[in-house]
Amino acid sequence: MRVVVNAAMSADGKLSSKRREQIAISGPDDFDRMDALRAGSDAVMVGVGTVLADDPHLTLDDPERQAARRDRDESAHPVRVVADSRARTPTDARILDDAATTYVLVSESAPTERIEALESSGARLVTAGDERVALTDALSTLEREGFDQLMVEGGGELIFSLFEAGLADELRVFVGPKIIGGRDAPTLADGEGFVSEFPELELADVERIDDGVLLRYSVE
Ligand SMILES: NC(=O)c1ccc[n+]([C@@H]2O[C@H](COP(=O)([O-])OP(=O)(O)OC[C@H]3O[C@@H](n4cnc5c(N)ncnc54)[C@H](O)[C@@H]3O)[C@@H](O)[C@H]2O)c1
Ligand SMILES: Nc1nc(=O)c(N)c(NC[C@H](O)[C@H](O)[C@H](O)COP(=O)(O)O)[nH]1
Repeated sequence: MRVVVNAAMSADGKLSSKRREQIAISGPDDFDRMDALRAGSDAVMVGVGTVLADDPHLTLDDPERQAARRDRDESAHPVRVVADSRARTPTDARILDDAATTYVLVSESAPTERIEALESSGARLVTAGDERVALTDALSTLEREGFDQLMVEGGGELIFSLFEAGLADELRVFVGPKIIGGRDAPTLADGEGFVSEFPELELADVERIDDGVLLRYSVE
């Protein structure tokens, strides 16, 4: 399964502000590019930090892209996936509505009543790992479901873990013309940070979009 990480960061590398509120870094053309990338993916994943901060819907905006998927005998929207070790996704989160199928990846540490609540809300639960979601195992389960391309939209904790586990194949990052600042504001890759054996990227393409730049890297 190909894992494509896509995010938008400010010129100083932040995904949002220290308040962890959603900030529009992309312009209209980059949001449209993101919609197209969703449309070409079997599943779109975020971490529960992003669900709690942004309440994203993760569906396709463009009706023509939905129709094109239906013409290919696919669901109108890709499957939605949340990495959520302790099953904290609220049952009224937009990601759990019936617009698309949603998988919630949890760990053994998730409370039973939270798992039952999410199942009652229609989510498909995948359990992998003791305290945290074991991403290698959980993504293998998704691959066995027949998913060929997984798009990951963030946030910084999840993106770091995917690089740490060697699971990311490609990184697409839009760099927008803003400075956000703040030592506690989320960055593209947070987590514990690497001190050696830094993942190496190969720059595949550079494109000017809106008032910013899209960088496409493959992961070596
Ligand atoms: N600009 C962008 O492109 C963009 C995209 C997404 C999110 N964001 C922003 O990022 C912030 C949220 O990011 P975040 O880093 O706080 O949260 P996150 O979305 O990365 O979620 C982190 C959570 O995922 C869960 N998780 C389960 N298994 C995990 C694992 N193996 N490794 C890591 N996490 C695992 C944990 O519960 C963890 O707390 C928000 O402010 C949001 O607005 C911005
Ligand atoms: N590409 C991109 N540019 C941005 O400027 C920005 N803030 C995000 N943020 C990604 C995050 O995951 C958002 O929560 C979803 O983009 C919301 O998705 P919906 O529209 O609700 O489907 N992503």
